[in-house]
Amino acid sequence: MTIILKPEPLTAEAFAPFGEVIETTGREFYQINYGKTERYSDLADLDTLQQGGKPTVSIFRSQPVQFPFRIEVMERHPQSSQAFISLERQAFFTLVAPAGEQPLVEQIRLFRVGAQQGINYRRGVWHHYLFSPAGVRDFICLDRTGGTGSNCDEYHFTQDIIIEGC
Ligand SMILES: NC(=O)N[C@@H](O)C(=O)O
Ligand code: NI
Repeated sequence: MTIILKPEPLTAEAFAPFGEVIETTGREFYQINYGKTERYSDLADLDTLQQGGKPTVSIFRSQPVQFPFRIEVMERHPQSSQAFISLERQAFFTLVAPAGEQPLVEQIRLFRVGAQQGINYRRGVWHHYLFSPAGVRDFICLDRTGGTGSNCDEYHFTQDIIIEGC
């Protein structure tokens, strides 16, 4: 039996069990730079210091996937959060499941991240690796480097789980 995942719109409330939505819509800001800039602060809880780790900024240049796209693996970072923001401000998908020993298929959630949104996975939350829905796309990634211990556990599914398309 094939499991077809249906995307949900991404809201801070719906994503709260998995982390934060990084956006300006509906968020508080304060004026800086002599009134020329609105600063929207503390939009995500960056958790990168476990076991001597430190924060790092990367650019992910992601290749597009072909739809229908089969979900074969999910991963978690037991030692850090991980955030992604589209540099081209294009919509993309995020696939998550609650932290725990393994991702449970019935608990997988697929969200469509809007062009003006980004996401931050809380430490230990299961997610699919980043992919572009169309074209080669660049993303900023904020997560952890250095420190001790491994920081990426994978879980491989046996079921046939697919995303039909954008
Ligand atoms: N492997 C890596 O750095 N990226 C993944 O963790 C991902 O979520 O894309
Ligand atoms: Ni990851």
